[in-house]
Amino acid sequence: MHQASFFDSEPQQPVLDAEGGLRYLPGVFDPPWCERLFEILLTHAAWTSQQRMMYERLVEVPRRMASYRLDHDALPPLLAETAQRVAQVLDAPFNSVGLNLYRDGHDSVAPHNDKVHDLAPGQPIAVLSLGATRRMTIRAKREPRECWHMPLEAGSLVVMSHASQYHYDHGIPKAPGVLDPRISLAFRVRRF
Ligand SMILES: O=C(O)CCC(=O)C(=O)O
Ligand SMILES: [Fe+2]
Repeated sequence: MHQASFFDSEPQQPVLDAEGGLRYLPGVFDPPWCERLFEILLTHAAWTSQQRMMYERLVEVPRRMASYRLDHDALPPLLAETAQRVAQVLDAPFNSVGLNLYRDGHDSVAPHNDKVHDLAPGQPIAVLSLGATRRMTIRAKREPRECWHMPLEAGSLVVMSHASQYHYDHGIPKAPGVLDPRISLAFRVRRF
């Protein structure tokens, strides 16, 4: 299995395809912006805990989640501004944001691809990171299952093409040494 790690904060593009593949763009938002947005979301987002069936048992999903349409009236102004900037940087008509709160290194998201059926074909998914740096693991679905581990710094964007969701899984594995929370914001173009 091929492995690659990115320890520096240079832009990276581990996956190439006709729609931009998979890119890591560090430093899109500066630390004060990230800290303000983190505090606002931590305090004011409508965090929910969800449950999933696993091996015939109902288990709690190990993170908190919230989601908003970007035309929602009561969107915190800084979140609306952030969404506009992400849309500008990537030239994509994002209309929804999914928030994830990883309270510490025990929280995670299992390897998955984003559900493509309600997303607009050809439009990217952009994940903004705030708070603690966590590693994203990206793995090809097909043998030899090439794999990348990318530390996602606060203020960075991971941009995944729609097409990449058919061929690669992504996840945030548990990181027991991480004591601080992280919030990610996944901007998407949903076809309603
Ligand atoms: O938190 C992350 O960086 C990834 C989140 C994610 O994969 C999702 O919300 O679908
Ligand atoms: Fe995802």
